[in-house]
Amino acid sequence: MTFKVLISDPLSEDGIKPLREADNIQVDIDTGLSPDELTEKIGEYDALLVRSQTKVTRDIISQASKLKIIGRAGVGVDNIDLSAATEYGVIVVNAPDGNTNSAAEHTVAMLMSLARKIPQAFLALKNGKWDRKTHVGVELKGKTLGVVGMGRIGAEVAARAKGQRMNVIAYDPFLTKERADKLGVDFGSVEDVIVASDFITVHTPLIKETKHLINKDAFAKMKDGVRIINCARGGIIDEDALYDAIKSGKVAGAALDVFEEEPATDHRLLELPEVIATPHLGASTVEAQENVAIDVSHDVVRYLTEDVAKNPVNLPSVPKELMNKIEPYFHLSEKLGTFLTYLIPGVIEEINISYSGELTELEVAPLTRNTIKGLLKRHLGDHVNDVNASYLAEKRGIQVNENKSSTPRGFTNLLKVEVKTKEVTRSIAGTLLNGLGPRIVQVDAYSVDLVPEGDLVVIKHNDRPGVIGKVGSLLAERGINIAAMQVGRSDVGGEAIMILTVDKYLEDADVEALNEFEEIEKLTAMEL
Ligand SMILES: NC(=O)c1ccc[n+]([C@@H]2O[C@H](COP(=O)([O-])OP(=O)(O)OC[C@H]3O[C@@H](n4cnc5c(N)ncnc54)[C@H](O)[C@@H]3O)[C@@H](O)[C@H]2O)c1
Ligand SMILES: O=C(O)[C@H](O)COP(=O)(O)O
Repeated sequence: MTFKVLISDPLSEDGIKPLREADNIQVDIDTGLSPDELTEKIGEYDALLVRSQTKVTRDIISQASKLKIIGRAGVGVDNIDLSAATEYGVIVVNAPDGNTNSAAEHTVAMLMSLARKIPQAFLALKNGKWDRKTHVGVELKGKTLGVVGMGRIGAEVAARAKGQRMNVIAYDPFLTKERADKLGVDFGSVEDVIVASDFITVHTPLIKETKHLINKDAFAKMKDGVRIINCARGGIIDEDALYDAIKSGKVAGAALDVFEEEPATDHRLLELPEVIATPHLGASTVEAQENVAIDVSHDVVRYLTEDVAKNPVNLPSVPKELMNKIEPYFHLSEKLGTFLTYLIPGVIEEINISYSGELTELEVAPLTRNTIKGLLKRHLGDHVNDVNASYLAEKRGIQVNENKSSTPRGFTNLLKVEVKTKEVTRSIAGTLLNGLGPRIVQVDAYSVDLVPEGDLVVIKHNDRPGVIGKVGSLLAERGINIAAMQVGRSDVGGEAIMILTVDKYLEDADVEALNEFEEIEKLTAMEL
């Protein structure tokens, strides 16, 4: 099978080598597509690779019937509709580390250019003006830099600012005193930062909480003559409020690499002499572009061929060590879910998944997602996957509970799934037998030993002599071979269960014929 990958923004040719070198991947590069053109084209592709230009909207994702993965060669994913991607089962991966250094260096370049008015002086000189009066700057040494957002880039900028003998004060919801001490920075609230700083640089993602984080009220609290830098995302700073604050003289200057609307060629902020700007160049170095393209290309290859990704954005990442431990349970967890779908009539209201034995020592969320996938896929179709399984369950109002409990005797690990509808509660449990693989060991109250594979027939019947023989003979008459048989009963002459593994899926006519036997209470044919 060949996977088709579309690259719709300019990426480093060296960086996409992992895609070019993969045997089963065809790479198409088509940059500058309009939204309509991309919507029309996307249906052919298994993967889409973008930077920040391509807006991957819900409309586009909804037309992407084959799309499995969107790779963002960079950090910010605000150009991708993550909810839509999750809903449609499309994993989004980014390259969080590859451009940190370049973005931090660009921020420092902007900080120094802003302080010394280098772009303004250069422009004047280009226009033939030798003007040494207008372009008097300020020193950085001894000034305070406020860093809002001390993640990868914020922390790198802070370290470099200290090299310029600046004091640094930072705010980040995850910045602890210990980490601040280690980084050699002061820390406080956003307000503390904006009140204390001579220069303020923002390094948060653009999310609901950070939209217009630096607004009119914030500018009012700042020092007179403060200077602002935004090399993160347009929209973190309210551009109208910034314009007014510059016009009023509150803000002495601003250095902007990013804008609320890009491209921003015709922006009133660009008319102000106090504003210097670059066209979103923070990550535009040979090194960063190669790094991010390599990282994201590797993830696309990995996901398309092995179903694992290192940097997922809309799915928690599973460390390799954990993956190695839980991978053998994947087959079992999905099959337990699928098995149960055949047993339950009506609408699932609650799913209880309990893990025992060695499973209690592991992070089992990936197995829970996989079990839910097994429970939903038969009815909702193949688009159900690990990315959207939990979302789809939640959307249907299904309550999912995960718990860990002590192991029943005889099993080193046990995974039990119980499903409740308004009418019934059914359960099933399975284990991974050392060297023998997955086994179903319990169906409701009955102990069994069953390989969760192939065509099965589950028969609830009354425990009377001859039933097993009758079923066996009827199937033999119809040319259906029984490969394995499990029987269990509550008590002698009471309710009993028979599970057959057969070589051929039972047709409706076979089921009807078996149902003629009065001892049979319920018969379910299933395909695992
Ligand atoms: N200009 C460019 O070309 C360029 C290049 C790379 C990254 N970026 C942008 O830079 C930003 C930071 O990237 P990063 O790699 O450092 O990300 P990161 O995830 O490592 O850091 C972001 C930090 O922001 C913090 N944060 C979240 N909400 C906050 C809030 N309300 N107040 C303060 N801090 C908050 C987070 O806790 C996190 O520590 C992103 O917006 C990214 O898209 C821009
Ligand atoms: O979030 C990022 O990684 C940067 O904004 C880089 O964006 P770009 O890939 O469009 O340069």
